Amino acid sequence: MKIMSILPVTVRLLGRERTLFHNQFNCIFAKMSSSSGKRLRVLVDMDGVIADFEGGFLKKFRARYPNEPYITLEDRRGFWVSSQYGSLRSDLCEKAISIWESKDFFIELEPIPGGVQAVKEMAKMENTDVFICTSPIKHYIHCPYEKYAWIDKHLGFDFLEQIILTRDKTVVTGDILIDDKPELIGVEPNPSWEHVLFTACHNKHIPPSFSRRRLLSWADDWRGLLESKRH
Ligand SMILES: Cc1cn([C@H]2C[C@H](O)[C@@H](COP(=O)(O)O)O2)c(=O)[nH]c1=O
Ligand SMILES: [Mg+2]
Repeated sequence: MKIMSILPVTVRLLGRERTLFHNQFNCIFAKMSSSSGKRLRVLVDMDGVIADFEGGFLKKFRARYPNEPYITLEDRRGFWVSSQYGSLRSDLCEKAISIWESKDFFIELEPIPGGVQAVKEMAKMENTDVFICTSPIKHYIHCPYEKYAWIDKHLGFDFLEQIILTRDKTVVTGDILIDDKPELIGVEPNPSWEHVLFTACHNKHIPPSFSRRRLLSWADDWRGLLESKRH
């Protein structure tokens, strides 16, 4: 329920009558719904979940270093591209990093099939708040700006309200975090969200686990996943 009127509303709060303007009312009402568990807060990772980091990396690495060896997406193992390239040959680690530190790397990433549509759809669902929760690289000259620009380009200007840039996702509260990184660690040992592992080329070999659910792609049943969190 949202109050759109500009007229003040009188409510009984903590045993006292108070007159609230519509924006104060909506703010308090949103907090009440959230604490009573009615609203679902979905955190969606960006790289590897809605933006194709791996595909974009490989294309640009091969274009910039045509004579260097590379790792096909089929052969990718482990979250860190830089580590796998470094173990192929030590200087390739720096060369890999140079790709995502370059201007236009993040803004030119292709959307992962179905991701943008799914996020738009879940944002329209009743009692659902969706945030894009993404970690910027520390070489900050292009990346944070381009992440904002990517969201504006693919999800629209209003979605800029929904961005959370953090290198520690454990401190963010939510019901569910859809993320391709197998290990999400940070200062909070018990994050509030359930981590649902989004399948990517680097994690598809990890055996299934009873304790962690997976979303195989955006063609998988993400609606059912959200519903399962509402009960
Ligand atoms: C593979 C890989 C990634 N990164 C950076 C690139 C992104 O900014 C983050 C991943 O963000 P997410 O929110 O966890 O999707 O990590 C990197 O620095 N080195 C790598 O090898
Ligand atoms: Mg990711």
